[in-house]
Amino acid sequence: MAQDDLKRIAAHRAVDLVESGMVLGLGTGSTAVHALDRLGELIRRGVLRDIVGIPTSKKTEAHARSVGIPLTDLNANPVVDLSIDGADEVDPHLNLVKGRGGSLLREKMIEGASRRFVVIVDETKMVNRLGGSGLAVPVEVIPFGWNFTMGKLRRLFDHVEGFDLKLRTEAGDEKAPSVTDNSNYVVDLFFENGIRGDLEEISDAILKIVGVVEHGMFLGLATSVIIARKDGGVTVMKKEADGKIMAG
Ligand SMILES: O=C(CO)[C@H](O)[C@H](O)COP(=O)(O)O
Repeated sequence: MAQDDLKRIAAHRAVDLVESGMVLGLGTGSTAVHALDRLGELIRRGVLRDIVGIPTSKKTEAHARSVGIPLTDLNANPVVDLSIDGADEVDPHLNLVKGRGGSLLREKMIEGASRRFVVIVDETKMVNRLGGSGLAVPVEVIPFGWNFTMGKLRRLFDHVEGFDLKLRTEAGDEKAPSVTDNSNYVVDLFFENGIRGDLEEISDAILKIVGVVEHGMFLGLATSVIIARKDGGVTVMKKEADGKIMAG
């Protein structure tokens, strides 16, 4: 099965959890788009009523509008019933790396404000250790003194074998920094051997650097992960009330 079909399967399964009257966090990326399309379809058919969505990016805002999802924001709705979003990596504890699309800050605000945060992925996103797939762990930084901030990040991980970092630039233009919806830059961190050590401590250390706005490690935020497998089946990993992870 093609990867995009798997993304659609996971997304549709997540939308099955949506009920009329809910405030939804609307994710960003190629998997989340399938959820937006499905939501729009169910709203148009009258199956779902009184839904409002909070988009995690300008791209998602535009797409949600185009498929007819009514929108609101976190100021009007500080508690979100359910967020649905993709991820770049998911570890066995349901910790995530997100932000390949550069929307990590709004995603973390909205998904962190959610009673339930359902992650939708195909099985290629599952890793034993965050950072382990070779993809970047993004860090959003303010443009002022970005190279200074990047130097601080470099020093923080200097001792880590196989570590590297790079300012994210626009595709096809190495000189143009990629700019987020919040007018910030992104520094991509690469951990050849995955991130080793206490993730909460590493998260705190990154966030302590002045100039850093947020990073793409989403620790303890996901309440379930819907994984579409290559064989066409679906595995759901859920965090129980006691914090244990169950798969089924
Ligand atoms: O975090 C994200 C955007 O900031 C995306 O959810 C993540 O990059 C996954 O994207 P895709 O579904 O296209 O693989």
